[in-house]
Amino acid sequence: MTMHPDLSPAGNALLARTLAYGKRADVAATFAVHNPADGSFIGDVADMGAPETQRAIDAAKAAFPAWAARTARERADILRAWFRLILENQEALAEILTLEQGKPRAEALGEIVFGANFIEWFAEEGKRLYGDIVPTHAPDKRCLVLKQPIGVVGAITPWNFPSSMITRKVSPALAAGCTIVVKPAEDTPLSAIALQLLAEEAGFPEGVMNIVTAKRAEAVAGVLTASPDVRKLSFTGSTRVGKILMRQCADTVKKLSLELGGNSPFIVFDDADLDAAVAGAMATKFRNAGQACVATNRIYVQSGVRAAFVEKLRAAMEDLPVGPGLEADTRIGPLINPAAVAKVQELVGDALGKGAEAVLGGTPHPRGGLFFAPTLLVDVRADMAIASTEIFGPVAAVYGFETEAEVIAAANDTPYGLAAFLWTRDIGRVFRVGEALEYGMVAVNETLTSNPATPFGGVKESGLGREGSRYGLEDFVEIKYLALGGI
Ligand SMILES: NC(=O)c1ccc[n+]([C@@H]2O[C@H](COP(=O)([O-])OP(=O)(O)OC[C@H]3O[C@@H](n4cnc5c(N)ncnc54)[C@H](O)[C@@H]3O)[C@@H](O)[C@H]2O)c1
Ligand SMILES: O=C[C@H](O)CS(=O)(=O)O
Repeated sequence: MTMHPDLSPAGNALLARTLAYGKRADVAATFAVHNPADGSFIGDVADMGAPETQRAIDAAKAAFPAWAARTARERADILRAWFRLILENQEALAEILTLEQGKPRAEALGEIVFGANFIEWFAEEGKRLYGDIVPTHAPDKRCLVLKQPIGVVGAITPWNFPSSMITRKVSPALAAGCTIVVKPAEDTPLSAIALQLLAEEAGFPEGVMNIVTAKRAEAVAGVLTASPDVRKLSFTGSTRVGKILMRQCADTVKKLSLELGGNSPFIVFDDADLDAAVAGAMATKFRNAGQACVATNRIYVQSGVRAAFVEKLRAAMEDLPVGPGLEADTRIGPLINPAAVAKVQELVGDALGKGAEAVLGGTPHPRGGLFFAPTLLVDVRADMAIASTEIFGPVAAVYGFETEAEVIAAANDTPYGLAAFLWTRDIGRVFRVGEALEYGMVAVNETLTSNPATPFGGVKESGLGREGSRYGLEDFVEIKYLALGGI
């Protein structure tokens, strides 16, 4: 394999191992992976379909009894070995992630470590998967509640966080005693393959974790959703696809975890710390070039501070370096594909056509390709498509408001309910607005630094269940009531 000029020796070494590992002697078909920064070819990976998916399910089913029978500590020891290997290879893993997904290398490194921390946390939490002894209702009876692993889990993950969205599912599943089959996104399979390679090195028994790479998702998903051996489906992706999978899982009544789309409001009141709010807007809007489920999508600024906020935000955005993620000073990488660029351009065009004003940007970046210029729109209104669509691009859209009641109604006027951001120093307002917002997560004067110990997830059409926290572990167990008589 030719050495990639932008990768370190360690990055090239791991990429070579990953590409070799990603080819399967028993799978002739392959599909190509490209670098979104310049469209260049990175390598080929196995293009699997229904037969390989069924083989993966069979392997997971065969491995389940022995894996579930291990003690939580034994499972934790293996998970911790995986955690250590990921950290030892974090720089190389980050380079591979940036190469296939495009985000700035520093963000990719942050994602690798963030994702690894779920493994460490759930390795420990698996030891605290307590059941209950219920006070008996009769002297000769005893009531026990057991928590048992669900069994074989199917997982389907997105391209925007191609490493951490896998570890955020795999680690609680395996800590609980489940086994898993993961289908990563076709744009970013290398991060998944690299994780599997390190899992094997860490001592994962055969069949405990199975990666199925495919150019077309439907064939793999069709087998995962139809199989009676797959007892749970954990999906992270768009609400559109989440609904498809929900329907497909109905025939086998699978447990579901759905981490879906968002339309995050970012609300700034007159009493907010404006500099902190602007820094928060920069962090939540431009991470991964805006390609995050919890990315700020609508910025509501109360009238008394709107002009000052817009000027501060414009100044902060003005010199955001746009370029390939492996270039040291890049802050905004490419979008994932041409369709993403077209969608962002269409949303901006619709807003401008209906009266919004572009204070900054508003067009694809002069670099061309998949780069879009950081854009600041003002005078945005609810009747514009950008208000009801997940932008997934580096576009900050600013709306005005006057009162609490008005902004709560506007913020909630969406089928989504993942994350919301609230900037105020009025403690009464924190509770009035925070409790009224219909979202799974509300960050107050904060940028929602998601972490393994807290529940991540949405309400309404942003999903079902939670990832991270003890709630995330409980999503991988079944409750069994053991009723003992004749005592
Ligand atoms: N809530 C969260 O935690 C979270 C995290 C990351 C991304 N997301 C959401 O994911 C979306 C972006 O990711 P994406 O573009 O990869 O989403 P997507 O729904 O297009 O794809 C997600 C995964 O589903 C697969 N897929 C696509 N069509 C399918 C089908 N018909 N049947 C089965 N599988 C199918 C894809 O191959 C991919 O692996 C955004 O909406 C974003 O908000 C949510
Ligand atoms: O895209 C959605 C991810 O879940 C973002 S985060 O890394 O969990 O904040």
